This record gives sequence, C-alpha cells and structure tokens, in this order.
Amino acid sequence: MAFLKKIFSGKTGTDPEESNVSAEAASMTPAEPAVKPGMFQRLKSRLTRTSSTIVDRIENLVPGRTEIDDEMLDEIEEILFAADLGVKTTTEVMDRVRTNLGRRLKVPADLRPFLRDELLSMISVTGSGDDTEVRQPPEVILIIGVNGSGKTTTTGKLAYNYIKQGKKVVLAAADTFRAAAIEQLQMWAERSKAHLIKHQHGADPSAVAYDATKSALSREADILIIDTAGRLHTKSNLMDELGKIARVVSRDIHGAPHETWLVLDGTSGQNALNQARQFLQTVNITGFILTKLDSTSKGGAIISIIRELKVPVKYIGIGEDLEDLQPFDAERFIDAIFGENDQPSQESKYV
Ligand SMILES: Nc1nc2c(ncn2[C@@H]2O[C@H](COP(=O)(O)OP(=O)(O)OP(=O)(O)O)[C@@H](O)[C@H]2O)c(=O)[nH]1
Repeated sequence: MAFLKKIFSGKTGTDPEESNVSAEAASMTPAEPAVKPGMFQRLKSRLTRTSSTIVDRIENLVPGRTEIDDEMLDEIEEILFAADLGVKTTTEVMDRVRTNLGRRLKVPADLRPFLRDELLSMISVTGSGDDTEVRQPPEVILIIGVNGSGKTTTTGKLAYNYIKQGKKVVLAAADTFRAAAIEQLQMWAERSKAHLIKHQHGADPSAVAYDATKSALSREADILIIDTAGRLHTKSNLMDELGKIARVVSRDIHGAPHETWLVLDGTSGQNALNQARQFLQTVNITGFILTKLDSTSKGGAIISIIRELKVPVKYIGIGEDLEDLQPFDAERFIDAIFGENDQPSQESKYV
C-alpha cells in the first residue's frame, strides 16, 4: 500500500486519477513489424507500450532477488498504477497478491504468471467481444462519445469489419457539427465500400438518421451505423439530440438503436473510466469501444473499466488503418500484453 499511500499524501505530487507515472514508457515507440502480421501478432505489436509498462517492469524486478518482500510489493503496486489500473483495481490486485504470498507466489519469478492469471480472471467476468445478439436486420448501432475519442474513425473501421463478414452496411453521417466529419466519414465509406447517407454541414442530425433509416430498409442492409457529434454527458442539448435520433430510428425499425456504443480514448486512461461512468448515468450504453491502445502505456485502464462498470468492451482500436479495430477478447488481450504465446491457443478470429 505504500505507493498509493504516498500518492494520497501528496509526496509524489501525482493525482491518482490522472497519473502520469508512465510518461517515460509513453515515449517509447511500438515496433512496427516489417511484414503484415496476423491479427494476434498485430494486436501484440500494437500493445507494446502497455506491455512494457507492466510486463517488462515486472520482469526487471526479478533478477538477483530471491523473495517477494515489502519493497517489491510497493514496486508492483507502482507498476500497476503506472499502467493505469486505477486505485480500486490496483488495490484489489494487491490484495490478491498478498493473499497468495507463500502459496502461488513463492519467488519473484512467480509474479508474471500470477498477474497474468489474476488480471485475466478480473476481465473475464462480463461477456465481451463481438457477441452482438442476432436480430432482424437492419441492426442499428449508435456511436457516441466525446470530441476526438475516435468515433468517426471507428465507424469506418466497423463498416469495414462488417463488410468483410459479407454484411451490407449503411453509414449515417449524423455528426453534422464538426465541419470535416462528413468528408472524413465519406473517405472511410469509400475505403470500406459502405453506403453513406449525408446532409450538409450544420443539418439536423435526426434528419440524416431518418434518411439513413429509409435507405437501410430499402437497400435491405444488415447494419446501419450512425456516427454522431462529440458531446459531453453534461451538454443537455446534445444529449437531447441523441434522444431525438433514437426516436427517429425506432419509428421505422423496431427496438432501434439496438446498440449504443460509447467510444473512449484509451490514451486518457482513468479519465476514460470516469467519462464512461458519467455517460452511463444518462445513456443506455450497451458497449464500449476503447481506441488508440496502440499509442498508450495506459492500456491497463481497460481492466478497471470492465471490472468496475460491468459493461462489455466490444472492440478495441489499435491504429489508424481499416484493419485496426479488433473485437475485444479478454484472453487475447492479456496474452498480447504478457507475451505468453506467440500464437494464441484458439485461432478463430485472431490470426
Ligand atoms: N493511433 C490511433 N489513432 C486513432 C485510433 N482511433 C482514432 N484515432 C485517431 O484519433 C483522431 C480522432 O479520431 P476521430 O475519428 O476524428 O474522432 P471523433 O470522435 O470522430 O472526433 P469528433 O468528431 O471531433 O468528435 C484521428 O486522428 C484518428 O486517426 C486508434 O485506434 N489508434
């Protein structure tokens, strides 16, 4: 507990919710493989910053030390905190570590496999990944989040993912607020070969949603994805706008929007958790998408998000290319961070 205690007493000068302990790790550049890797290798290579922050630092504790003493416990706590697991989840992991001292944890070398298993068990509790219920098409997915979290990019990548699965996709450019958002989505639609419905900049987003609904029905699309303007949960007019979009689509498509996915910027670490918590108070969110995990050492935040909010993480963004959105799979995620297997045990959707 000493590390967290120091933080709370202000000795490190660090705000626990906005930790920047990992700044040195954040400056590392992930290795770009020379050949296009399989999906798992791609995931692994993109999570190197988080992996360095947790696994490399744990490994560095081991040489020349024969026991897990109090000093080492403090160091472990600091490592977890630097990866942005947050106070609550870090404390919970540390409790598990202490409980297992002398049992599963006899020597420092036991730490890495122990932490791998414990972190995995903490995020395996909720159903996650691409487990969307099968419904009568078109399925309507509303994409929401704060400015710059990656909504438009994610919408484009999602379209690509679904089209690759043989689905017919319509995109609605309902972010009519940001000048470049429509053009940006148009570019993604062209790249992914999705059909785009757009109006002029400044148009009523629910009018775009209305036209997109009609288009999805007449084209017999499987999926309609609606990209919305960045908003804070505190901006009531923007929240009303979301409600209006939802009412418009539900008039013609029963139960729509079937999914409302909150896009969270993974580089904001624990702030993403706080943001998600606040959105959950006003919107019925059915899943999270965590973006930019390739450019952060704070990937541990995903563990506390799943642990504390009990809403599934549907996808993770690991880069800016079409293929850089992967269904979230707890085991693959932990394997990629801990580098346990060069090839994961079940190869279904990741290789
Ligand atoms: N490295 C990386 N960058 C990403 C990822 N996802 C999105 N980005 C980048 O993040 C920036 C913001 O993405 P947008 O998709 O424009 O974000 P937005 O939420 O639509 O933004 P607003 O419309 O302003 O609210 C862009 O430069 C994207 O290329 C990711 O997974 N990895």
